[in-house]
Amino acid sequence: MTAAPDPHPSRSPLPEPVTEAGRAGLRAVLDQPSAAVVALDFDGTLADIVPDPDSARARPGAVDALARLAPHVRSIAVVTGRPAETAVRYGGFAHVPGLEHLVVLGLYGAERWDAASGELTAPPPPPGLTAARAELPAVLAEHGNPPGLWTEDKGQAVAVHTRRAEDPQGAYDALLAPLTALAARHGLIVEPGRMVLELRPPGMDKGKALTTYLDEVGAASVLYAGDDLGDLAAYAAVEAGRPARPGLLLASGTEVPELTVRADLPLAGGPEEVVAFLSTLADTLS
Ligand SMILES: O=P(O)(O)OC[C@H]1O[C@H](O[C@H]2O[C@H](CO)[C@@H](O)[C@H](O)[C@H]2O)[C@H](O)[C@@H](O)[C@@H]1O
Repeated sequence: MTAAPDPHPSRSPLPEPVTEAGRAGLRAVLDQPSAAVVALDFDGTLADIVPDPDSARARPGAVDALARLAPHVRSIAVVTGRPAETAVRYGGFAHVPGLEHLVVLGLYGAERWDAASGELTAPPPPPGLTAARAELPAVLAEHGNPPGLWTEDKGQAVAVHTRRAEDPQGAYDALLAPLTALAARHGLIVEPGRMVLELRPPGMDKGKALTTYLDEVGAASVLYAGDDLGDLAAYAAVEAGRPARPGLLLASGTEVPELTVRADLPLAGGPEEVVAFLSTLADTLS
């Protein structure tokens, strides 16, 4: 891969985006970093995918790279399907020198945590969730209750994970329709992801959350990195904002082709490569 222009040629170069829009996005970030927002998904982007969702943690070096990057850019945001408080804890994002202004937009933007104040804002749980949660065991039982299923209760949403089932893709495929119907009966939607089907309230997505945040901070450019179907809404928001607000779309890993084909810069190495990219970007801007 050829290198993008680097004001410090002795340092390892940034990889060059494969699209013209992405090259324009990277140029805009490098030319005026103080007006750029760096926004990142958590699981699969800053944290490796692991079988047990409760064991996910930010990759070594991720927080350090973000903390070195933060003083040079307008702001850094983590945009995640996790509850914001969970992402803060698993990411180790609280009380980090350099990350005093970090923002975490949790539950696809329904929640927000600000490092500056330590405050969490969260809406009340959606009305249909209690009934959907109560019906869920019967729906799973009706469809064979595949051994190894794990239900993650996020308070405002419930996620059924199939990664640890004997046949993860088979279990996912078998449950997609019944869980979609269950969600619809209670005014919820199904958010599909990497071996996970999540019942959550409608009305918010990572695209709306990202656009609102970019407008709020007056971002002139944006870098967004994600790995999963839930990140497609953020991709669409960045694409819709171009060329007025140049943007660079990074894809972490290769498990979700819907995302990698739209990326300006596919990072097949997943979170390890994302962290290396962020670290090189921080070096380049220093
Ligand atoms: O928006 P994200 O930050 O990417 O969160 C999406 C979901 O991530 C988590 O599940 C995924 O990661 C797990 C840990 O690596 C993995 O076991 C699972 O298969 C993945 O789907 C999380 O548990 C979900 O709540 C998030 O919605």
